[in-house]
Amino acid sequence: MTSPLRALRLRARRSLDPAHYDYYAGGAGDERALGENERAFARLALLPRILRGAERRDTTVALFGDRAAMPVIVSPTAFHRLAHPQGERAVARATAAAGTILTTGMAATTPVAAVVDAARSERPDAAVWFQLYLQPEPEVTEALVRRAEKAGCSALVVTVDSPVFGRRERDERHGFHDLPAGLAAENMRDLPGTGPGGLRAIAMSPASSWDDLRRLRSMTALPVLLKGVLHPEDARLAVAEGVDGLIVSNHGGRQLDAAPATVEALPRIADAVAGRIPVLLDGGVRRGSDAALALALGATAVGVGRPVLWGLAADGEKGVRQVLDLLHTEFDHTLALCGGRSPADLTRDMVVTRGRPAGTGGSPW
Ligand SMILES: Cc1cc2nc3c(=O)[nH]c(=O)nc-3n(C[C@H](O)[C@H](O)[C@H](O)COP(=O)(O)O)c2cc1C
Ligand SMILES: CCCCC(=O)C(=O)O
Repeated sequence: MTSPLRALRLRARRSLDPAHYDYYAGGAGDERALGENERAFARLALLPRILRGAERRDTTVALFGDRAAMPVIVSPTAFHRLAHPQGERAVARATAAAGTILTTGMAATTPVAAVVDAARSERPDAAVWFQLYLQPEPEVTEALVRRAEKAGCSALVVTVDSPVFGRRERDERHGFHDLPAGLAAENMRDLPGTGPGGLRAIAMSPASSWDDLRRLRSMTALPVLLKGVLHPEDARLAVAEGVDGLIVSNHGGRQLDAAPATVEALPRIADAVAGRIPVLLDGGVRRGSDAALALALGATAVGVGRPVLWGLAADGEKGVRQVLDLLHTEFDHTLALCGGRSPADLTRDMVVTRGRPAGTGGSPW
């Protein structure tokens, strides 16, 4: 059986330049983290509860003052105009129409203001978050923050899993290191001291520290999420620092290939945070039931990266809408089958590991 998402990926593969397909699909090193993200979900199972459901479920979640129609949001992915001429605008409209939150990023091929406009043209209260990497020069970081604020973004997502860029062997093989003529990292234009901007203006900052994060937080009143947290001690530090939310992520297996599957890292992070701030997760979510598993293990919401790119490459705005609607329908269906009325009804006691009898001490949770 071919799942609808897999079918879209195969269509996307046919429509994309092979170097661009491999850039989207690939991961670092042997792609262990990439593969494990999906396989780890497949190793988990849900113990449904009975006789306590509702005629209609409420799948909405609240996140930092925004509401999403489902606990599935769009993770930041670079260069959407490689996939489709409408690029980030198409993703913004589809995400707004699906009622959920888009995270656009500093590596977008459409300026953040245009992305927010596209989302709001579809739904006036659509929420867009902005993802950034801390830049070596604080003035550059600050200029990006101002761009996001001015555009109307409602949260900042600081990606902290990329002190250096991952080693992606597919990109090496294709020699894919820059954007084709006509495309640029539009948010990087005309920033202080970065020259004409574009992709090469995006710097990784191996020496950035909690001090730099404090400085960023002092620049803005927007909620700040850290993306790429895997160690429970970092989760504790982040809460102590006053960070507003965490995203458990291994960057879709594109950074540290030795990183664990995100859903396996999640329970310890959730325990460390103990409900004090929302914990999100991304990596390997391909079904509504994957979202349900992550919620049961302590996530407030999950993000999807590649599924959105496959929808975009296969069928533009319509393809992205199809992906998000499918995940919504599947999540609602899973919730109904588990006897849940709302996402809060998915709890850790409902998660077991396949291949081991439940209740025999076999579950790591
Ligand atoms: C092609 C591609 C580009 C990405 N670009 C970014 C980025 O610019 N910033 C970032 O924080 N994460 C980036 N990510 C990581 C995603 O935000 C997310 O963590 C990951 O894709 C989730 O895994 P999934 O693709 O299995 O859903 C990118 C991922 C992909 C596949
Ligand atoms: C400098 C572009 C960053 C894109 C990215 O994060 C990725 O390809 O995973």
